[in-house]
Amino acid sequence: MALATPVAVRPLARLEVMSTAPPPASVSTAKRVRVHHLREAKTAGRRLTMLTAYDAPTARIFDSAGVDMLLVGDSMGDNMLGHDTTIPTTMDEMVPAVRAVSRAAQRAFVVADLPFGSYEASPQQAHASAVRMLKEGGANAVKIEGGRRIAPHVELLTGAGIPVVGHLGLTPQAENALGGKRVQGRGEEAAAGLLADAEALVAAGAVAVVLEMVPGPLAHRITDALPVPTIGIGAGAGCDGQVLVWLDMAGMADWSPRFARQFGAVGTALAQAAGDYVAAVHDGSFPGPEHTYEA
Ligand SMILES: Nc1nc(=O)c2c([nH]1)NC[C@@H]1CN(c3ccc(C(=O)N[C@@H](CCC(=O)O)C(=O)O)cc3)CN21
Ligand SMILES: CC(C)C(=O)C(=O)O
Ligand SMILES: [Mg+2]
Repeated sequence: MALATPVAVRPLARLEVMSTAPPPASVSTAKRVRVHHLREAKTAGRRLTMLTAYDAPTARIFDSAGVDMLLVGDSMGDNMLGHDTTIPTTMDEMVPAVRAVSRAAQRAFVVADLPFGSYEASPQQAHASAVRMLKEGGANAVKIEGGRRIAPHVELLTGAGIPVVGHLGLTPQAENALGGKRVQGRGEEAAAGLLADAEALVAAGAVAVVLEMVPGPLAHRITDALPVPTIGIGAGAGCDGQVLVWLDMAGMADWSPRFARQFGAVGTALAQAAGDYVAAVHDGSFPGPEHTYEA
């Protein structure tokens, strides 16, 4: 019996790797924001918006609200799956979430994060993972963390027809190497390094670059230097767009970083609704006659 677990896990994992199910016919990408719209927005000075989404109902709401880009972030690991960080998030967890968001997105550009361990080893590994995100997940682009070191990966994906969004500054998958979740690019040497990273990503074909926890003036400087949009999170108002984890934006997270603003109190509203439901069942007021079928 002790052997049962590994034996049961292996065939399942193999099946999932081999699955190349196409997105269902109900996904229409005809009205979606496209890569050239991102560059046009920058040129026109129109600020871009991005929110994370990990499922169809939230993706539908954000899409209808006019959010330009939906990011199926590896932050699903710490925000939805109960982990402490993004590091445990797997491809097999990401792909169904990307499919769900993609089914719901009418207009928004869908970006799928490549999780830790799914791309770093080689451009070929990045390609295999990115293909799953587009082919099975229906994503429009993938996002990968890192600078000059992953420029060859970005170049291969771009050449294969896979738009890539870069991610610089605090790259949470590297928190063990960075020594924590802290501001990146302070000091002239670090700032020059980040700028060189951003330029290398763009030269390799990146269609946009996320800047996370970078000092405002540096994010502004990088934004001015790049022909493609920067999307800031904790990087100030000098970026071309902004991204937040939706639970932070909506007041649904149990903790949020300092750079986030709560635009709603969804957690409080949900707790209230659940409490009202429990009370109504206990006191017999739910279900009422209108919720009950006749004989
Ligand atoms: N809910 C949520 N929001 C996010 O913005 C987010 C995630 N999850 N998960 C993935 C990454 C991780 N991020 C994080 C996580 C922690 C800090 C943090 O500890 N910030 C502290 C200290 C900052 C400092 O050292 O200066 C803060 O108070 O903001 C910041 C960004 C950003 N991303
Ligand atoms: C915080 C954003 C940029 C992200 O990478 C994620 O949500 O995973
Ligand atoms: Mg991420």
